[in-house]
Amino acid sequence: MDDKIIKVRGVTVELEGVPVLRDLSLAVARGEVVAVVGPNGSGKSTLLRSLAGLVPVSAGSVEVFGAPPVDGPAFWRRVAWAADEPAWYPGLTTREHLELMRAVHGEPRLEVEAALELFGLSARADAPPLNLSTGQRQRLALAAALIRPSELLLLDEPERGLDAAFRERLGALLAGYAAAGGTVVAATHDAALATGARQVFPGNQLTS
Ligand SMILES: Nc1ncnc2c1ncn2[C@@H]1O[C@H](COP(=O)(O)OP(=O)(O)OP(=O)(O)O)[C@@H](O)[C@H]1O
Repeated sequence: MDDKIIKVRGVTVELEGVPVLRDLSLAVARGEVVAVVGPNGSGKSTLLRSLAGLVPVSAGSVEVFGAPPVDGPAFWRRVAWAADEPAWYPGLTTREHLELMRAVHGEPRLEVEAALELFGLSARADAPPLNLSTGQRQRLALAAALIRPSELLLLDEPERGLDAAFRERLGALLAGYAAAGGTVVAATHDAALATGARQVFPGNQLTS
């Protein structure tokens, strides 16, 4: 059985006429944690966006779950995404944001109170997200991505704003997600997160 849920073959992506990814190939199996690494501007976010069907490829092909990714509800029901800070609902508390995710997605991976505890947000559960610290807001964004069911987690610099202790916990959370059959692709500058994962360098084509 072919267990590759991501297949990128000879992909070139041009932005404003400039090739950002060149002839990139990558295959990712179910249950893998892949760290997309490299310097600023090397195409990490662009690779993630191409996996989500958010940027067109000018050559080659991308398949996720056996078909080209399409930025639509069927795709996003299977894929959780955490990249730039999301827009928060000003009238809802931190807890209510997680309750919303739980209500709309069904079959949550975590109960809301357990997620608040796991992400270190219990003490601030009644505060609106805009009254949280930067790192607390990033924890909430990650909690929102991880509370809902998904098969693939696409993360762009999930370590952004997190303290050292929580970065370590994040590594364990992602490993747990993969051990339960999920697949993670995370662009990261965090050495520890990358060390625990299979590393892919979009700028150097050192992929498999
Ligand atoms: N919308 C855009 N239009 C044109 N060029 C872009 C656009 N977005 C990104 N780029 C350029 O594409 C290249 C790759 O950007 P990308 O964001 O993928 O890099 P990155 O590896 O994720 O960087 P960082 O580590 O800084 O997040 C950069 O040179 C960037 O300036």
